[in-house]
Amino acid sequence: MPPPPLKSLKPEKIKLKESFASLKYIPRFFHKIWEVNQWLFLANILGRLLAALLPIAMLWVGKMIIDEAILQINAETKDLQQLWLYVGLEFGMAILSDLLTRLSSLTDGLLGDQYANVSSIELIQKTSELNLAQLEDSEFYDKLERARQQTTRRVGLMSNVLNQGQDVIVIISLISGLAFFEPWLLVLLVISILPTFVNELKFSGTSYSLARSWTPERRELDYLRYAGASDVTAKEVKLFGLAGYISDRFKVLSDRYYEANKKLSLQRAAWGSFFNIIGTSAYYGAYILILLRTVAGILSIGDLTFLSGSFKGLRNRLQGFFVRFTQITESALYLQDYFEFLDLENQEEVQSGNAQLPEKPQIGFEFKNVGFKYPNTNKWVVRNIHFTLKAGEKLAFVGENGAGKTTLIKLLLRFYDPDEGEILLDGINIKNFNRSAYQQYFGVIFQDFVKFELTVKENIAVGKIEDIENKERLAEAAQKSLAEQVIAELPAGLEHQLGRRFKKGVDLSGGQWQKIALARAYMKDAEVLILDEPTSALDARAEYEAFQRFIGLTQGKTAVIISHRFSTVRMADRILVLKDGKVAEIGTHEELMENPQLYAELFELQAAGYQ
Ligand SMILES: Nc1ncnc2c1ncn2[C@@H]1O[C@H](COP(=O)(O)OP(=O)(O)OP(=O)(O)O)[C@@H](O)[C@H]1O
Repeated sequence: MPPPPLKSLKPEKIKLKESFASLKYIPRFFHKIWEVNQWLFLANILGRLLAALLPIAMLWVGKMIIDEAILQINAETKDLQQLWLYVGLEFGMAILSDLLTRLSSLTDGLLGDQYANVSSIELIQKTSELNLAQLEDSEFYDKLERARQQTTRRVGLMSNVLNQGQDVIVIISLISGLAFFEPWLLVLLVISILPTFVNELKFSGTSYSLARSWTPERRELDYLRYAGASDVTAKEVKLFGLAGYISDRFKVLSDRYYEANKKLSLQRAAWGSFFNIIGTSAYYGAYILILLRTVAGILSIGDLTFLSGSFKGLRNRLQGFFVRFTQITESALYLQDYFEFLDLENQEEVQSGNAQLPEKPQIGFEFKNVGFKYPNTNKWVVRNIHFTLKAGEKLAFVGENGAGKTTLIKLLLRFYDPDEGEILLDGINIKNFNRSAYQQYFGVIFQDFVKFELTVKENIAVGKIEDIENKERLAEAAQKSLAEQVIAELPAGLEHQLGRRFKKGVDLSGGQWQKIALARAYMKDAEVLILDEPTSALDARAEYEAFQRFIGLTQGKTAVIISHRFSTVRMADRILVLKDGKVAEIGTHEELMENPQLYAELFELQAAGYQ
């Protein structure tokens, strides 16, 4: 089957003004680098300052050597002392120049590494501050993607800006030399570098805009690479013979990106060559001028080498300056993505109140006429929801797939706020509490809990990471959740690495993983426990045992359990039946069985399956 058609991929053009505006982020960027390591940064700047003065000094000493050599050729009694002094000076400067170049690349590298680490940590922290609605938004996701992917580019930007600063000093010093000897050369210099400037200006921002408008597709390419070549997908890719389908889809997309990029690179190269010819002609014009002046005896041979060296050096550096300037504006656009990401409003804080959170629920939770649509969708996923979750009660949610069970949990946890109605805790709208303090109230195991490729210990401790070294607590949690037996079978016990990505890592079965995940809920002495299908992969005996324990161990605690197994559900105090986003029934198992509606029907259906 051919891959599905792709949407139009014409890049949105970034205006010149926009790319210059992004330069305003550079001071903030350097402020961060300064904070990362002030000594390294100072060493880098001082080294560069010194290095910037060397080119003109070396050209000058070179001129002195030639003039002195010519003087000595014509002298009757030779005195070479001055000559050797100049040669020694140049030798010293050559060594110093090399050392300084190494110093700046060393400090650039070290600073870059440190900055990359710090900015990755910033990214992780910022992501954790954002709310779920922001994280699930695809536009936001693209921003995050751009911010994440550009770490190395940001490091390159640092070197580029520093090199640029260094070159500005070199350029000023060389220009002063030219102006002193032959001001006309400056006019020729402008003619020789103007074409490069025009060329760079023309293409500035284009490759960024291409990359930017391609972010969703690059995300898809990454995903296809993952889907086609990963241990997680390998079983199904092989069995269903999907490799061809995935690689075809990858090829279509990547070829298009290649073509778009190629076109741009070709245009850039063609125009670049054309403008370069103009520039080179101006350079030779300048050379001829210097030669004519030398032949006429106005300039010495030493002046000739000094001026032609200065002119050539200036032209190269000015060209480099413009090319680098384009690169800097391009990278600064990525920097803008990064800082815009860091500056995203922290909705968690904005939407937090400061009402006093009760130590534990006294009355309980109440959903009052709650209605909710996921962001950027028009469908009411749940609506007109009324029910109470009494303090100390175990309430089970049942309902068919997609009925809205997990959504109610997300609303209860304040991952999202309802679009209609309100949720109260002891009579207070939960919006009035500090959101993160409120969320700390809960111990939750989601249906799609994360299987961290870390040690068993870490996988359990994530329930309360502060207690990671509290062996007793870990052991107790493992015992309560039945994970104890799983751990006993692993050679390194709690320290055993899980997942196959790392050395000696083992993968667990679905049920074994669930036992580990369940232990997370016991790590925390949470006031409210929420288990969203935490036992679906357990065998019947283990599930029964796990729930018996759960009910016994959480006496007096408030809990919500989602399960499709009615043998488990009936252990709850009350059962809430959801149908198409509405509460269809609520009551005890006995009450619901007496009233032959959806619950009784589903219960009988499942019971019949076991007969
Ligand atoms: N992040 C989301 N964005 C948009 N729609 C969503 C999102 N999450 C869930 N939905 C939709 O909301 C509806 C209810 O989903 P929910 O996960 O609450 O159902 P559920 O009752 O827990 O189902 P299941 O038993 O299959 O776990 C579904 O139609 C689903 O497609």
